[in-house]
Amino acid sequence: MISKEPKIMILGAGAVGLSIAGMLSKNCYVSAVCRKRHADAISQKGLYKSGIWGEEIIHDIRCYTKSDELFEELIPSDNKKFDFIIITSKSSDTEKICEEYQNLFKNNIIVSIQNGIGNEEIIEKYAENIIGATITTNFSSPKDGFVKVMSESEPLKLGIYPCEFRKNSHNNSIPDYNSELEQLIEIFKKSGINAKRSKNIRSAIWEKSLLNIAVNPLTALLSIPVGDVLDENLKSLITGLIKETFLVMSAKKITTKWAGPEDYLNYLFDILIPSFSNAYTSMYQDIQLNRKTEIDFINGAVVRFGKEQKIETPFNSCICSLIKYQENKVSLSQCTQDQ
Ligand SMILES: NC(=O)C1=CN([C@@H]2O[C@H](COP(=O)(O)OP(=O)(O)OC[C@H]3O[C@@H](n4cnc5c(N)ncnc54)[C@H](OP(=O)(O)O)[C@@H]3O)[C@@H](O)[C@H]2O)C=CC1
Ligand SMILES: CC(C)(CO)C(=O)C(=O)O
Repeated sequence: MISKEPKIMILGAGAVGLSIAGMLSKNCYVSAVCRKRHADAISQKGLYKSGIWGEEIIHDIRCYTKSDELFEELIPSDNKKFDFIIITSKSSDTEKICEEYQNLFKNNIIVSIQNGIGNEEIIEKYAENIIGATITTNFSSPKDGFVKVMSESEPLKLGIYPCEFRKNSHNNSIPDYNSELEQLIEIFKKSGINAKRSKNIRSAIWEKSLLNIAVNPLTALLSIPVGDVLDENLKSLITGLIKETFLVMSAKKITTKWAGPEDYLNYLFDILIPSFSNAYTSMYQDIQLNRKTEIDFINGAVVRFGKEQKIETPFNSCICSLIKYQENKVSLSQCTQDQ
């Protein structure tokens, strides 16, 4: 049973997590684990939010920066248990976040609002009840305690992971949390976030990843907005990336709503990319800010599964190597500066 004022914890709150925290704070008791730079700015001036989710300053988000602070506050009162714990860190931080906050996970529902393939499999090692999600909206955080929400082309999709008919490791059907999922969707909608249920969230996650596989590394490597990948040379590269991914998905029996790669590519080039023309992807932002990217969970996942299924993935392997080169170049120059 969800409390009257739902209690939501957001773990790894940056551009996406703080934007969601800001929206949910209208109807929920929201806490967020974020970096100190954001926590300090928010406690001093509030969270500044601009863009298509509205322009406002939000004062009622409780920010924490370390697990011990949080646990100290939670210890005496059982009634502070969260209704939902939402992870919005980069995929490369999911394991660390789970390790750090696993004491909160017992009997809780953990929601992953992240890009990439494999987050839910990591969370599964720490929690039983998982809601997967896809978000096709563009976010950035130009300053500490400041978020900007730009183009949005699809509703936030949420579903019981891996799908409605879950089984445990003994192949027994296990109880679902349908009503909690429905309530979470209502909470999002009431807070102004367009959300809907997905009956097969595992497939939906692959469907969303196709966009990230196609545009994230190219926009990051070439320092361009999403719309620029419609250049004919880049379109042929994207065609290679997507065709390989469909072969891998088909070997893994992941079905999508598209008949095949050509069908998806028409949608990508004619509808999806134009709807994000001026956006800068999360991987572009990572490379610009000298951060590690999520390549291992995006194109890297295609390469890994391709190896398992004995399917060649030269386009995805090449793009991974280029991103790794870029990441290493940055960390090498940081080491030289430190010396
Ligand atoms: N930005 C976008 O437009 C979109 C992003 N997504 C996906 O959503 C997810 C989040 O992306 P985004 O919000 O852009 O990423 P951000 O990097 O802006 O946010 C994640 C935040 O979590 C922080 N963090 C990581 N580990 C911890 C920890 N242990 N304790 C406290 N804070 C921590 C990071 O800090 P630090 O950087 O210092 O490690 C960072 O501030 C990703 O999977 C991304 O691909 C999906 C759709 C669109
Ligand atoms: C949808 C898109 C392209 C929005 O920015 C995204 O998922 C990302 O940047 O990682």
